[in-house]
Amino acid sequence: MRLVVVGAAGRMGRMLVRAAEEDPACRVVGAVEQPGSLALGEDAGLLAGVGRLSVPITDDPIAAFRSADGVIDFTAPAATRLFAEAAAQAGLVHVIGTTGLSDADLQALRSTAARARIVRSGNMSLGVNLLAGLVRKVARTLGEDWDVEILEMHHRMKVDAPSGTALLLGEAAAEGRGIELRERSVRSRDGHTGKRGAGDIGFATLRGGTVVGEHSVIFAGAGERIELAHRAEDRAIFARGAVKAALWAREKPPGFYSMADVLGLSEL
Ligand SMILES: NC(=O)C1=CN([C@@H]2O[C@H](COP(=O)(O)OP(=O)(O)OC[C@H]3O[C@@H](n4cnc5c(N)ncnc54)[C@H](OP(=O)(O)O)[C@@H]3O)[C@@H](O)[C@H]2O)C=CC1
Ligand SMILES: O=C(O)C1=N[C@H](C(=O)O)C[C@H](O)C1
Repeated sequence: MRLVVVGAAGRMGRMLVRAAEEDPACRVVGAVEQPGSLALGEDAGLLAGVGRLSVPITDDPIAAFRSADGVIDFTAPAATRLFAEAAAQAGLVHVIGTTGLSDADLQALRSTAARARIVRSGNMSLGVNLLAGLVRKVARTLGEDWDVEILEMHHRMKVDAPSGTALLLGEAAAEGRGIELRERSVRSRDGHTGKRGAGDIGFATLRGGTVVGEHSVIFAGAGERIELAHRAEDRAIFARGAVKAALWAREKPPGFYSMADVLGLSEL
């Protein structure tokens, strides 16, 4: 499968170039950064540490998409919306790892997916998607007297909060309880907040150092507590998941797919 990596000079972009090149079924044929990037003209393979690929980083996605089958996109929300339209017009599979997407962004992506194959997930790792299934089950089993709190920690360079993974886990807990996350989520607490609302799903965010990504879902009952956790140790887990998603979606009709669909975990 011929792949373009957008945001190819970023932390994830470099991992994605490496993961795609390490998969015998894939080949990186394009690498994109935005105009003004210091990485323009550099070889994507050299930058990713996999040797020269003769794929110079360009700021012209339309040209890069012309000779590709799929695009992998871990960039920023505004960029992802533009890439979604361009990928749909070029008939490419679009794998989206970008987080911090607003409801309007997600709505726009869903409508593009009526005519394009899009796989989107706040976390492309097997471990987190399995964890989400477990969270859904535990939330379904326990009543509202078990308070759900989601704690996450990431590196100091992360720009969005709560993380896409924390929101994915929150959605799983809400689905398990049969409620809408948007109506029950508490994203921050400060000052005289009053008591915790029964049935709320709370989020807490830590940022610092070089932490790749850590998430805990805490079910706090009267006199006991259950904690389900995932610790990412290497960004390669996200990159390998994204490449797997691209290959999977190649055989699918247009639709807005999740990583749980790719991994066969949707029924969990
Ligand atoms: N779903 C998942 O499994 C995972 C998701 N992520 C998410 O992926 C995203 C990227 O993370 P990370 O790699 O750490 O961030 P980085 O900032 O290191 O990388 C993002 C890259 O995208 C580039 N970019 C931004 N806008 C454009 C544009 N219009 N055209 C081309 N390139 C563009 C940036 O360039 P510039 O520096 O010039 O802005 C940068 O090189 C985040 O949203 C993060 O949360 C991360 C890990 C796993
Ligand atoms: O920005 C990151 O680094 C990560 N972002 C994703 C998120 O927002 O959950 C996934 C992973 O935890 C790393």
